[in-house]
Amino acid sequence: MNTQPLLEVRNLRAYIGTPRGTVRAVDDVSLDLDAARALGIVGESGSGKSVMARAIMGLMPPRSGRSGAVTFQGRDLLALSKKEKREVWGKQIAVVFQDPGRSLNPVVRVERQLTEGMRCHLGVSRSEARGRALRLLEEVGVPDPERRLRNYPHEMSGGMRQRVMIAIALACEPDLLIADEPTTALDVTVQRQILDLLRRVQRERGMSMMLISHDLSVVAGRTDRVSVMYAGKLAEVGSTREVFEAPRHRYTHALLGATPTIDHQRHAPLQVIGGSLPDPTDPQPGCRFAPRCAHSDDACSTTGPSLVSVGADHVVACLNPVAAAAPALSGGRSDGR
Ligand SMILES: Nc1ncnc2c1ncn2[C@@H]1O[C@H](COP(=O)(O)OP(=O)(O)OP(=O)(O)O)[C@@H](O)[C@H]1O
Repeated sequence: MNTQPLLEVRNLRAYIGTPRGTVRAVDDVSLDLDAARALGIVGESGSGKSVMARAIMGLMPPRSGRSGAVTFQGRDLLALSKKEKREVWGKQIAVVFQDPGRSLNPVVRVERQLTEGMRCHLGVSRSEARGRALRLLEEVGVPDPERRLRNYPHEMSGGMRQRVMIAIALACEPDLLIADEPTTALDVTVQRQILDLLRRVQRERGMSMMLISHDLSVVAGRTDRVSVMYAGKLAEVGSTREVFEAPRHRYTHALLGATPTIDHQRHAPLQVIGGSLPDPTDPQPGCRFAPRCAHSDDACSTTGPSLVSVGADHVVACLNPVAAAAPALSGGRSDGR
């Protein structure tokens, strides 16, 4: 049996040059994503989730640098030729971004946007591509797909446009879908529908998915594993159920306490995580969460914690972790500091 993960990220660093200094957006991150599994990436805004996804994709901003290894199905993604990139991206790996308004071409009808990739990557005829497009729109819950194929993006609601984006992403039957805040621009009910749709399709197709969100409730119940990022580093990684039910990192604990819609704590008072992310151009030694952590001690300010195993599929980078069975109700500072 092949036990190699579908996607392997090793010691990924992504630094961006700015007038203020070098932003260490991603600082030595390693993670695995297995075939047919969904991995959530969570963390506050600015913790490095999007830059990490973009570094994996090779989409780095100007004046930036990247190091480490990213392997997909055994191939080094960071060393692909232009031709290989075209084969991998869009076909084997597809991406859904936050804003379908910007990702869709406003002057091209849905039919062409949906069939172009299939014709190019799968080599199917125009009529075969059209038939597939209709089935895809049905699969993602777009009513009256015949009519939708003739639409321009502005003729559809935001939710419909995002469904079309997902259909486009799925068109070439990718092995991996990367969804970066795929529903942030949508209202809450539509958000839930689209997220549930992504999880359903991921399972039905046996596809892998990386679901990125600042909102823990987005990945809860929709991913098998979760990686919690803080200030460019991984704080905690494990099975989603275990991390959410028994978080061990003080940051995860605090983040859960600050998240309103996780079922098991719906009635608990919300906790604010006081303070803000550290300056990404000037990381201090020690744990990057220490200045905001109510449980930090001198060692936390001097020693950068490594990820250590605390369960069968659960690692945590915290010198004073939450006790194994503590409920996830509070953590971090709530006094505004
Ligand atoms: N193009 C850029 N130029 C300079 N700095 C950037 C750029 N893109 C991101 N950064 C910085 O990199 C760090 C990580 O940003 P990133 O967008 O990855 O965070 P995030 O966790 O995805 O946040 P969000 O949830 O808001 O998307 C932040 O300090 C951000 O300001």
